[in-house]
Amino acid sequence: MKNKRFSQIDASIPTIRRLPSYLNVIRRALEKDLKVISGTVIASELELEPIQVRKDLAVTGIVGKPRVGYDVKELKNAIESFLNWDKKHKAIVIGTGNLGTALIGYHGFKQNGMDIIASFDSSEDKIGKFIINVETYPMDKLPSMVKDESVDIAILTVPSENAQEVTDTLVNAGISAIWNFTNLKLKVPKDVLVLREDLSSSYAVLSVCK
Ligand SMILES: NC(=O)c1ccc[n+]([C@@H]2O[C@H](COP(=O)([O-])OP(=O)(O)OC[C@H]3O[C@@H](n4cnc5c(N)ncnc54)[C@H](O)[C@@H]3O)[C@@H](O)[C@H]2O)c1
Repeated sequence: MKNKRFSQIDASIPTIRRLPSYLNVIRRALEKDLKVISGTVIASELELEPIQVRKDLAVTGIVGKPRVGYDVKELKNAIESFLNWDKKHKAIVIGTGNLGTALIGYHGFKQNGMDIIASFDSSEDKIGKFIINVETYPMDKLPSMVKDESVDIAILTVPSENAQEVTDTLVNAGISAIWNFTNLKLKVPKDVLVLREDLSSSYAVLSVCK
């Protein structure tokens, strides 16, 4: 995986976050054998402003034809290429509890290039077990797996109190990107990218706005 820092990318994070929803609309259009799709149609499906959609799609380098729209296949390829989802990203999951197991079971990641090749846990009961086709290994196997397999992304789903010690192990093994599902702010060197994920922030919006 290219490890560009945010400042080096010619797109805002909100734009990058919206691109997967555009891709879903476009993949559905392809399934229906549509050849072209307009920014307005994408916008209305996602309840966004057409100008926003066109600005977002412009970061992928694709140009739509006025009053016609975008070639659906080209648009799909342009978004996948921009997101680097046309390449394989090797990932590992650390902590095969409720959340780790659910993430391993989600097929959508594979469709978008992420290949979860192994999982790790400190609990003896979990070692050697398979979740779908992903084997759980003991933690002492983690450094060699990261190095030998050139793992791109570590998905961190251990209890928060263990998150920093596991992160230190990952950093020492040479990982460059951590998807942190714990609620701990991890301390990492500058060249390691950490993205924190929190389902509670969506729930908070639901709770306030329902
Ligand atoms: N970001 C979110 O929206 C979100 C949602 C749910 C859970 N979480 C967080 O995800 C984490 C996991 O939640 P869960 O419900 O799956 O917990 P869980 O208890 O079901 O699973 C945790 C797993 O981590 C393993 N583990 C513990 N210490 C370890 C260590 N030092 N090294 C390796 N493995 C270790 C345990 O054996 C267990 O299998 C928690 O930090 C939780 O707060 C975040």
